[in-house]
Amino acid sequence: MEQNDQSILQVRNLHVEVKTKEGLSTLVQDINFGIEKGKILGIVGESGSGKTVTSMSILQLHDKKSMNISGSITLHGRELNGLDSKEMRSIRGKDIAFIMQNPMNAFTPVFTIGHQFVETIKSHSSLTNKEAKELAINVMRSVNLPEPDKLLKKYPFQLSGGMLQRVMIAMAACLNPSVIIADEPTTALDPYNQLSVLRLLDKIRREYGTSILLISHDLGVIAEMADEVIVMQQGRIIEAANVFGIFDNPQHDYTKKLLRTRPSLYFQKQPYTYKL
Ligand SMILES: Nc1ncnc2c1ncn2[C@@H]1O[C@H](COP(=O)(O)OP(=O)(O)OP(=O)(O)O)[C@@H](O)[C@H]1O
Repeated sequence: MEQNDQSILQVRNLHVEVKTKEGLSTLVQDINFGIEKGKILGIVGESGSGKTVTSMSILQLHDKKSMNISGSITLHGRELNGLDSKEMRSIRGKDIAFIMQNPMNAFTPVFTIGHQFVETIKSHSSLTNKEAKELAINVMRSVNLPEPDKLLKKYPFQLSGGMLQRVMIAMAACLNPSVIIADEPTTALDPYNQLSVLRLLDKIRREYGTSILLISHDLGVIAEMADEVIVMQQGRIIEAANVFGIFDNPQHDYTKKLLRTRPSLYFQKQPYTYKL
C-alpha cells in the first residue's frame, strides 16, 4: 500500500472540507495511500469514518460548490483532482469503475439490463450495438453468469439483488478498468450472494489485473480479500499495514476494538456450492 512508482492509483495528502454556515468543516484529512496493479486495498472503519468521502473524492463526485478537495489523486500518474466534469465522465466507468452497495440504484428500472449494458459500453468505446452486445455476453460468460442472452433481456427488478450485483460487476469489468472502487458491495446481500460477489471480484482482479479499492465495515470481508488495509477513524487513517499485520499484530486500540467486534464471514465454513 505504500506509495511507489508501481501504484496505479495514488492518493496524497487528501483533505476534504465541507462548507457550512459556521465555516469549513473537515471531513477527511492526511489521507495517503497507493494501490498496485492487481492488488486489493481494503478500507475499514466504522460508520462516518470517511470511507465514502475518500472514494467520492477519487471519483471527483463531490459537489465542488460545497466541498473543497485538496491534495493529489493520480491514476497512472495523471492528476484527477480538479479535472473538469467532462474529462472525469470519460474516466469514470472506463478507467475507474464504481460498484455501489445497492445495485438496484445503479440501474434504470425502465430499461433492460442488455440496453443499459450496451449503452454503457458504447458511451466509452466506438463499438457498434452488435459488438457491444457480444462483449457484454463474453464478459458475462467469463465471469460465469448463467445464460447471458436471457439475462440481457431482463429488467433489473426481475433479478435478485445478488444476481444484479454480479451483473453490475460484469458491467464494471467489461471496459477493463484499471481500478474498481467497490463501496460495501456485499452489505445488502445474504451470505451466499456475499460470497459469490466477493469471489467474482477476486476473479476479475486475477484475470484482468484490476486494482480494487474495497470499502467495508466488515473485517471478515477485508480479511478474505485485501492485500493491504487502511483503518480509518474520524476522517483520518489511524493504521495502515498489510492484511497479516492488521490481523496478527494490530497497533492501534481502535483496530484492536474493531477486530474484537468483527462479524464473521468465514469462507470455508459457508455451505458454498457456487463455482466461478
Ligand atoms: N455532503 C456532505 N456534507 C456534510 N457532511 C458530509 C457529507 N458527506 C459526508 N459527510 C460527513 O462526513 C463524514 C464521513 O462520511 P462517510 O460517508 O465518508 O463515512 P463512511 O465511513 O463511508 O460511513 P458509512 O460506513 O456509514 O458509509 C460523516 O460525518 C458524514 O456525515
